[in-house]
Amino acid sequence: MKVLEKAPAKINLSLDVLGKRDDGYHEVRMVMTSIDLADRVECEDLPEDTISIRTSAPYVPEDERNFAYQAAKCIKETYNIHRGVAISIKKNIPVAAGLAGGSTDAAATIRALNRLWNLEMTYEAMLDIAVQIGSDVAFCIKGGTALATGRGEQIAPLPSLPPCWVILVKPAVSVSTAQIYKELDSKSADHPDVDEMIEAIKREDFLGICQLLGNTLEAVTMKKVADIGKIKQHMKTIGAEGILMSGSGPTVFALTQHESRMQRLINGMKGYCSQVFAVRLCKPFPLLSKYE
Ligand SMILES: C[C@](O)(CO)[C@H](O)COP(=O)(O)OP(=O)(O)OC[C@H]1O[C@@H](n2ccc(N)nc2=O)[C@H](O)[C@@H]1O
Ligand SMILES: Nc1ncnc2c1ncn2[C@@H]1O[C@H](COP(=O)(O)OP(=O)(O)OP(=O)(O)O)[C@@H](O)[C@H]1O
Repeated sequence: MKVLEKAPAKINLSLDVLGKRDDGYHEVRMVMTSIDLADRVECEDLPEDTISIRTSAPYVPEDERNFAYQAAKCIKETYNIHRGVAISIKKNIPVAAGLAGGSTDAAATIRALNRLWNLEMTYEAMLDIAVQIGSDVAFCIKGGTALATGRGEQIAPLPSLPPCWVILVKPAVSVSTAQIYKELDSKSADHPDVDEMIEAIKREDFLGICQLLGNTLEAVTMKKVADIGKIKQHMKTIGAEGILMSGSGPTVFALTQHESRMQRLINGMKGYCSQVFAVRLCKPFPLLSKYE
């Protein structure tokens, strides 16, 4: 048997870093939302008790370093499963881009194996696996719009954003999330108003959401990748209601509700960068109503 799961990317609308914790991670408060730029994860039964990984993109590991492999291994061990699986990942999300590409593949693998192996996992059981793989994996289990706290693994759902276009521009460099957190001095950094962002989302106030976009990590990555500042400036000149770097970067996104602006942004930015996308938002997965 074979099951297919869509694996959407995320953007961070508000990302505040409160400080460093004793376990080496940083305490965060962030509002995230899923976007319709997605990988496709296919899981198929194998006759022998092994995990195999194939991806469509170069430079993505096809062994135990792949987050989808780690999710499958963790499920096999937790549920004492002696079956094999072939995982095939069609990558559409740019790699090491601040869009949670690897994390969403791991989350999709958890949802897929739950179906393939009839595990009847609750949402909480999926989160227990997710937190062992990475901080962003928990959000990606359900997706939609949510507040993430702790190291990013504590998820509280929020209402969907008003409909809009998300235009993404990925500079031709990749950054290491660990390195960006390491270089951050959270005391002297800018801190966005996460609570006001939540209120704007609840009011369905699109322009308020755009004005409140903020990311504590942006200044750190911007110092290393000069293109980010140039892309932001160029997008501003073309015109968008809101512009921000996602996660640890270097992808920059713009939000607009006007189709004409979306078209102008795509055309203008394509002359500037090779990886440009315009996508809609993605609704949360309707998870597990059968078991909860
Ligand atoms: C930047 C974000 O993408 C925003 O959503 C996340 O905070 C990062 O989430 P992630 O990529 O899933 O991160 P993980 O794989 O858990 O951690 C990678 C590395 O980033 C650093 N890290 C990550 C999350 C966090 N709250 N504090 C950290 O300091 C740690 O050095 C960690 O070793
Ligand atoms: N399925 C996967 N897809 C992409 N990268 C993966 C995957 N599994 C492991 N990796 C590794 O993870 C690294 C980070 O890639 P990823 O695309 O997840 O970064 P990111 O979008 O910046 O993550 P985040 O936004 O969660 O910080 C890559 O360099 C790659 O070696």
